[in-house]
Amino acid sequence: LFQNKGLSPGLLAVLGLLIVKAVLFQLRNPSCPPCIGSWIPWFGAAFQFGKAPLEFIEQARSKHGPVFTVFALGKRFTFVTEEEGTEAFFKSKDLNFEQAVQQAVENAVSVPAEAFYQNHGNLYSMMKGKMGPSNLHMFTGTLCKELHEHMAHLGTEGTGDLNDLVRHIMYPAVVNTLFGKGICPTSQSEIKEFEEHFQKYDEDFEYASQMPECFLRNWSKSKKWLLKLFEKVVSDAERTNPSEITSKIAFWTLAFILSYPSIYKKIMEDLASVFGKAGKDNIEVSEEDLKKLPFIKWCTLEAIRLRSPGAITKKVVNPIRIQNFTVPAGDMLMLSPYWLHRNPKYFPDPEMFKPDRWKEANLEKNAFLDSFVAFGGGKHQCPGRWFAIMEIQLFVVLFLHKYEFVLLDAVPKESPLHLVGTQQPMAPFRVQYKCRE
Ligand code: HEM
Repeated sequence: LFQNKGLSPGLLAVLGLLIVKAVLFQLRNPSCPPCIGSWIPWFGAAFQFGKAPLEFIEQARSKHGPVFTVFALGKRFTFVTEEEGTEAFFKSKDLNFEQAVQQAVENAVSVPAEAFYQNHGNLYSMMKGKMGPSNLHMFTGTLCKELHEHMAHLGTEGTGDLNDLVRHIMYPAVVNTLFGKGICPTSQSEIKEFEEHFQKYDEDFEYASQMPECFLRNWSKSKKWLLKLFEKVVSDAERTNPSEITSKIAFWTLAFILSYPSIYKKIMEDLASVFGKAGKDNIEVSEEDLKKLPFIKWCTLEAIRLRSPGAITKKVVNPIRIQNFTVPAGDMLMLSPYWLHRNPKYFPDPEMFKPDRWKEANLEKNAFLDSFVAFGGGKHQCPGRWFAIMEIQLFVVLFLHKYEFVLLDAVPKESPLHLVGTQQPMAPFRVQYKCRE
């Protein structure tokens, strides 16, 4: 087979050895989950997987069952897709979160391993405390003011891609709220440059966090530009890009709301009942006001459910038993919130945008619906989750109160390319907006 491909004898020997190693691995570990690779050693299934990872996961699940391994770029990624795997993913002591993300943090924000392991635990506790539900009121006032200020740049009417409109408002408003004024540039041309770097950084984040920077010149330039800007206040650079992820979810929330007339109508009635007739005046919204608008919160959570991350990861540090399989140490264990949220067993009519399903959740007690894992779970659950939900809810309130919309495109589908972070739209979604009288 190889000779026909005209490969050199040296390369042939290496390839042969790698294949023998892979076969021996499977023979020595008969209880390992089924493994998807290819005849190309090391590279494995990287090509098929990389083409459309989200679709690949679902096809692999229906062909190989609920636990399977994808071998790609010399690494083993074992996916778990049912309850038993989910439970182990969040609770097992044989899995390690820090080891799973350390390399990505180093590639993405240049924090060396030692500093990461030393500071991660403390940083996490600090963020969890500062952004917990009981502290949210400290952000609402500033965020409301910031959102109004940046919304004013849209003027009284115009046309644009909804994703861009949301981003123009949310990026600077959230960065200013979380890190204080002075980080974000203020002139229009500087804001544009800031946004371009931010977008570039985010677009290639998932590739860049997996490979050396020298392959990604533009990404590396944008990363350096951004880090320089942030190092003024962020002594230990964080790996998350909170304003990007929440601005995307805010986009999806609005897109879903605007495309379902009955949902849009109900929201406008709810807004009128709290703030009076919608209009162009800047309303001040408190946390108490947001509590009176649970339906908008349900819409936010439903958008998060439908556009949640393609996969989250843990490193297997000791062999772990899941169903009848033993997942060996060294594997990356992968859980897909995106696909778990599409299992009709947990979410009937899973593809439908149905905010009412959130009626069942005990949100007053800060609990989500069972099997909702968009923010991860267990010890490392996203510490910014309550802030994220509040921020999107607040933005939707202000935006819909101020503007009315005509939709120029159909709601785009999500791209199947993105495994990490929130799903991105496949096409533009243009809207005409106009200030309400
Ligand atoms: C809708 C928006 C968001 C989603 C869907 C989301 C989702 C996630 C997920 C899935 C994780 C990983 C959990 C795990 O692997 O077990 C995570 C971690 C994290 N998130 Fe979020 N997040 C969002 C918004 C935010 C915001 C607004 C902030 C901060 C202001 C934030 C800060 C963090 C941090 C610091 C971590 C790392 C936790 C650690 O190191 O242990 N996130 N998030």
